[in-house]
Amino acid sequence: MATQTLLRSETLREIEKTHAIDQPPLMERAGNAAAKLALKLQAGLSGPPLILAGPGNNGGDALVAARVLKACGLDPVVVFLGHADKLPIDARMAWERWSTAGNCRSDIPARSYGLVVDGLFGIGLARSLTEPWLSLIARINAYRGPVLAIDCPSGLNADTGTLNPVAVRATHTITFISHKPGLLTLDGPDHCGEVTVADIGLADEVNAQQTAGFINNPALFAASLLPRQRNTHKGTYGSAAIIGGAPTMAGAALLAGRAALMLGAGRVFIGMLERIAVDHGQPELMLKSPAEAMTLATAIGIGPGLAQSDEAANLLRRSIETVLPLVIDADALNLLAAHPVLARQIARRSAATLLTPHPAEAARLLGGSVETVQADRIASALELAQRFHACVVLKGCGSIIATPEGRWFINTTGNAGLATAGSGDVLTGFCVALLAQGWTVKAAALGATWLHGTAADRLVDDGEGSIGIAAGELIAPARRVFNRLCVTSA
Ligand SMILES: NC(=O)C1=CN([C@@H]2O[C@H](COP(=O)(O)OP(=O)(O)OC[C@H]3O[C@@H](n4cnc5c(N)ncnc54)[C@H](O)[C@@H]3O)[C@@H](O)[C@H]2O)[C@@H](O)CC1
Ligand SMILES: [K+]
Repeated sequence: MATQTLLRSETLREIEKTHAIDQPPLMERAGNAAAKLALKLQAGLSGPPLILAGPGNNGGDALVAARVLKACGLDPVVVFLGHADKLPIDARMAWERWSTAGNCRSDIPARSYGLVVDGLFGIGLARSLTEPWLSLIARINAYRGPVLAIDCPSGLNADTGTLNPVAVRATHTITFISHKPGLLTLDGPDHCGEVTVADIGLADEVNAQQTAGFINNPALFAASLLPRQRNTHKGTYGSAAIIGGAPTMAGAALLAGRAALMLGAGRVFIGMLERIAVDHGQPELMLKSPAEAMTLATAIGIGPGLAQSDEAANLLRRSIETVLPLVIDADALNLLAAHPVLARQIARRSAATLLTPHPAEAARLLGGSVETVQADRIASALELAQRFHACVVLKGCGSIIATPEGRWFINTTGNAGLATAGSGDVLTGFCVALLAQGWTVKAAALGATWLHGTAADRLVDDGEGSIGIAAGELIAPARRVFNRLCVTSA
């Protein structure tokens, strides 16, 4: 599977500048690519395409597309909502050329349409939308037919996935030069529909970018996907310890333990704060005291059901002091936020650390609000990674994986079925299992997140979600996909 590059608008602008005098102009290429997809989507629909062109270059793309559609025999209705004399130069040219082929309206004529093309705003959206844009977007969103967004749905921030304050809900998006992070995280996926990337001839330029992020996929952790050798034993695959399970929260630790077991850790110890003897549903799990579990481990996950007692804080300190790969989740993250001394210790660890916060936990760690974290999930994840010198999985729609070296990835597997209690505990178990098997922390974060999401997608494919997925159900499909990956990548 090819790894897809993600660029933020600052970098896209630089690329656009470098290619400003290319022939054919980038806007012609973009408009032609949009028209080609629009032709496909319009096929068989009654009513002409409706093309909405805004005041900048995104509107220019739409006007080029309108001209191409007209040349292909369609009769698009074009609504232009800008001032021709204020258009940037390429868009002005597109407006002039369209004006020789057809006319522009300033409001949407009442009639029925086929495809609606959203060319109002792209990466130049600079501030919160007001009227008349809000009403216009509401009208587009009330439309029941296909909607093609040019570059990104208008109102969506293509860098962050935030809404300003609303956005077009497209059924399809064609995005130019490279894929963009805001289309894949937070509110992006709910607004973009099916995304097509048109590189408009700039693929080499995209591949050369140093600041790029990537869409997570198995190619990124392929080196760790190894079929098992026959002459091995349970010690070969490491010993995972899950530390957590305070009174009334035993289930969280057991879920993480089951996930670690089924993703291949050779032995799984659960260091339970609530002393229970056995997991009757999974007797392979070895229930120990937290201290014993830590001593026996080659990789530790701390947090599921840990609570925030003094004992929990003490266990967190001891796990930080080990020289073992360590996953920190849930209440262990809240303890870190509450104990700056522990937080400072993390950054000094010699072994790898992986933090798996959801946005509220990330906000506590950064000393800010959930809104600030979500306003730029990539920046938040990178800041955490740098501050703690740890790998980070910032969970949520389009989980962000960030490394202390400043690399970032967006996970695109998974669905709303993951929004259920225990889902994070299962992810922690997956991470610890891969670390116990010797994966690097970056590979473990990428692999575990990808498998966790893919498991949820498999359940949806089988009609078992996205509504009502129980976290424990993620484990079996993840194991199936993992085994297949390890065999096929051999
Ligand atoms: N520059 C280039 O070389 C290329 C640009 N392309 C297209 O150009 C787009 C970017 O173009 P622009 O930079 O002109 O940006 P946009 O067309 O996205 O929007 C900029 C315009 O919207 C106005 N605006 C911004 N926020 C607003 C708000 N909240 N309320 C009302 N008006 C607002 C600005 O004043 C400006 O007139 C890309 O998304 C892509 O579609 C493509 O054609 C590829 C090449
Ligand atoms: K748009």
